[in-house]
Amino acid sequence: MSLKFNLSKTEKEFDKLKRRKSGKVSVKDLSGFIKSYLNEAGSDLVYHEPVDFEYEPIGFLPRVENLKVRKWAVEIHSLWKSLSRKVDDRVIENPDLHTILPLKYPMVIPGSRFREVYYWDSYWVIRGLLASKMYESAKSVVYNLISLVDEYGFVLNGARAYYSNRSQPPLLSSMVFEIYKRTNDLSFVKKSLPALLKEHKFWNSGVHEVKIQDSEGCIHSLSRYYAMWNKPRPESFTIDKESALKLLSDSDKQLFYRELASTAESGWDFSTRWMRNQSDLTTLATTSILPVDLNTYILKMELDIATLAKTIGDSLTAEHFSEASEARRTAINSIFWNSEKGQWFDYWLSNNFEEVHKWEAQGQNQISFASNFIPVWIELFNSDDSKMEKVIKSFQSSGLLCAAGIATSLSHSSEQWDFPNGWAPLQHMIVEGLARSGLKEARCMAKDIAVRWIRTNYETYKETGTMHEKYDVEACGKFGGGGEYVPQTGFGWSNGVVLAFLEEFGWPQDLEIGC
Ligand SMILES: OC[C@H]1O[C@H](O[C@H]2O[C@H](CO)[C@@H](O)[C@H](O)[C@H]2O)[C@H](O)[C@@H](O)[C@@H]1O
Repeated sequence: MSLKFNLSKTEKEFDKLKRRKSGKVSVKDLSGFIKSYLNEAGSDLVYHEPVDFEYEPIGFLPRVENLKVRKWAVEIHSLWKSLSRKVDDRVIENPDLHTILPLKYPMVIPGSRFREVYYWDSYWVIRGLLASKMYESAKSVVYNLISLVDEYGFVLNGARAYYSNRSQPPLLSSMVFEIYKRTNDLSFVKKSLPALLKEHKFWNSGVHEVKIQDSEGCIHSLSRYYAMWNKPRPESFTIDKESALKLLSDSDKQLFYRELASTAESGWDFSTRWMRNQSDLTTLATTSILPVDLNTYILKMELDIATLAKTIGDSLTAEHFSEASEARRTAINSIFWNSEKGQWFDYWLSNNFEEVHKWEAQGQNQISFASNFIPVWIELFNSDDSKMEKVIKSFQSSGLLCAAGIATSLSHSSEQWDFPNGWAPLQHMIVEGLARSGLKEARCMAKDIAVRWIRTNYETYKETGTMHEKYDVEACGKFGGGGEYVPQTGFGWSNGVVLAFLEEFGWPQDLEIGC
């Protein structure tokens, strides 16, 4: 909610409210205060008609022949209109009254409670916009994120002042790369490259950088999530305070708050993946983990920067980043890859204080998580047939592949990034990687998972009239749950992934869409 008057006047009026003995304010008085001094939530963004929206653009999903599916795809495509926003002029004129950041370009929000731009969501929003032929809208999303890098040195978790203490999975280079592939717009690449270089530095220096020596004595540099914050997350303040109640000392509470915010930086908030004890959230240890997926995204960032720099004739940068990608590939192979199990495992640091950590076999977390398979997204890995044969076998027996898609984990923790939830971004990266593999078996598997995912999205849409943030993959036609907020609808990345899958695999006339 934004302020109607400046902060000091608002605080003064708040302090004047009548307090009971306990120090509490009555609900009536508090409601009155909110009405008088705060604007309605969401009023700082206004609807925006995308300049490049057409009801059914030329060349839209040419391989979708089935009429039911086509009609549904057109409906999803038209959701871009309802999710398009622009920051209200009043925010630009008076930014101090608002937590929303004064972004200049039109944007696409995920939906429901998420009424601001989110970083990693934007990658799948863009994939959908590209399938919808909305190239200008896709570029606007990137220009906003670049402006955050210019201002803060990194892309924020989301475009709110209270997100300025952390980032999210870094996919800006992937966004630029996909847009360039479709538009060949060199001036767009030239404008974007400096921000990509700056972002690379953010993830490879200071608290995010970790040095680790492998079993053969080679020292590698990898990255971790680490929020610059040790207080409750402002957007979930009371929840975090309650979660911390059982911790006694202030310093333990602060450490826990940092772990909560760092887990939000990972995009997987929350999951047993980051917990020492799977049934106790206060054992979150995200800053002590080298995550497979984060380092895969950074490897992709390095490969993307090398290619993009080359296209604009900057051979020095291209050479530097292709060397950096080679070093990270070696590091991923030696720290995360487990040849016997055919998976890449997160690496748990034995303590958080050493300058150079020493790799130990027991540091690999061998529990099944969808993130153990994210490296297949990268050509460097999916083009290696002998590795992929192992990975496919391992994936098939992992238990993660379910009736309606890939489960996030096998743990029934009631956290939202655990079983039985399946998330659109994870389906997309694994499916796209399998589809690009040279192995026929991997390509068939990719299509099979995409069909399951599209069906469950369709069936749930028909049932509830909306697209969901996450789905329950145990059975077709169920949306997901768990976690600290009620399930959200709208929904940016789910729409993007359905459109991207339909673009890649099509949908023949005679293939049944229902569950
Ligand atoms: O408000 C609680 C948390 O909500 C966000 O996280 C979830 O939604 C995001 C938007 O779709 C998504 O990017 C993230 O992966 C989800 O877990 C937010 O990103 C968190 O920082 C926030 O604390």
